[in-house]
Amino acid sequence: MKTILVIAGTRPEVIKLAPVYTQAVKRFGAEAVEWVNSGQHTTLADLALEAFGIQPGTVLESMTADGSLGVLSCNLISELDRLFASVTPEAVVVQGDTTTAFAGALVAFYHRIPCVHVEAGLRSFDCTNPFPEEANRRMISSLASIHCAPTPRAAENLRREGVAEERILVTGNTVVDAVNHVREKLLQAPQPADGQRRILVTMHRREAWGDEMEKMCVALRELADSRPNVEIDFPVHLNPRVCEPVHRLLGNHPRIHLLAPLDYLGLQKMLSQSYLVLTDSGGIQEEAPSYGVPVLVLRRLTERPEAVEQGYAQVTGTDPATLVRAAQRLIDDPEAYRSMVAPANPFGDGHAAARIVQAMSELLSRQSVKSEHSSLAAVME
Ligand SMILES: CC(=O)N[C@@H]1[C@@H](OP(=O)(O)OP(=O)(O)OC[C@H]2O[C@@H](n3ccc(=O)[nH]c3=O)[C@H](O)[C@@H]2O)O[C@H](CO)[C@@H](O)[C@@H]1O
Repeated sequence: MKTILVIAGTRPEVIKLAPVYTQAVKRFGAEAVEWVNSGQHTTLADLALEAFGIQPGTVLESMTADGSLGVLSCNLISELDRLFASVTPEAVVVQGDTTTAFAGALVAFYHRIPCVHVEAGLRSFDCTNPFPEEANRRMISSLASIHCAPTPRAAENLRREGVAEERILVTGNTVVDAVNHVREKLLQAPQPADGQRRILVTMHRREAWGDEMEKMCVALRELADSRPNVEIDFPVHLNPRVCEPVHRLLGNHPRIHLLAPLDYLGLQKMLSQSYLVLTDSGGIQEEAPSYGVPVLVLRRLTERPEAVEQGYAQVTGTDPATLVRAAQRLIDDPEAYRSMVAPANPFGDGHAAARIVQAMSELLSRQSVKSEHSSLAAVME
């Protein structure tokens, strides 16, 4: 019997749950832990699975041709319902804020199976931004049994919403564990050519699709034109809403390199060798401080404020002029740049997965004591 199902469907979920899965297999044995690929994203999630050598035990058919969130949710709920009924796991693990994570937590609740929520408690306090993630996060927090908050601030958000103290655990973010896992495989960073500034850019957020994304592209072109020592590396997300404007507006610039999405190791290598990152990615905001690379966040707000508060990241919003000025300042002013180089990662210490698996182990033993008294539901109250 599989005791624990680890459920993931998107690239960032795979990256952030890989360390938890690996630790859980070490602790409980491979036969007790199963990786469930929800099928929410296919190509990008598969690339990440390969990077960590994970072979899913179950692959669900959930994706919709038109990307409708409603249909995706329905598909996931019915597929997970069938799976939980046949496997009867003792616990399920979900991560973050995707439709996969929400459906996993909801169906676990229906089946009265405890749900461990990894990266719990992030809040932007605006349900439309990020959409639909902020709402998913809040709904998962109402359903989960254990809330693994990456930082003290995330734990505080949960307390304020009335989550019981004994269900909250500050673990650090597992993204730092994942970075540490590949770090030694990265080749020594080559010295950049004299004065050259390599800038990594990623941009894919749903809220920016359309006009906002086009303006950001124009700003990137302006930045490259204004500083001849700048080389921009831009792995472009596969979504046509991203791919099309990016290629149309930036496709023919000699110092803007539009790339296919990189595998995880390739992205980490590029990040570690960059001077600066411009991104709307949640995961890259969290990874960059591990390499001491300053971040400009291409969003109006971030639910990951720790690096901003400590001065290693700056939210530039989506105003193109502000973005260009902020980047130029870091390119031209060594003092301003040095002040944004993180000495340590504020999101975690690389031991998050071990803490999460310890909590799972305690949950399972509490559960087996309770089931002797015939009430599994008690751990779910
Ligand atoms: C609102 C928000 O912030 N939501 C987040 C967002 O996640 P994100 O923004 O972190 O997503 P991405 O940027 O796609 O992934 C990042 C990871 O991918 C690696 N990477 C990147 C480019 C590449 O070419 N090769 C790679 O390997 C990179 O190193 C990093 O680890 O959406 C998810 C739902 O989809 C949410 O759950 C998650 O909260």
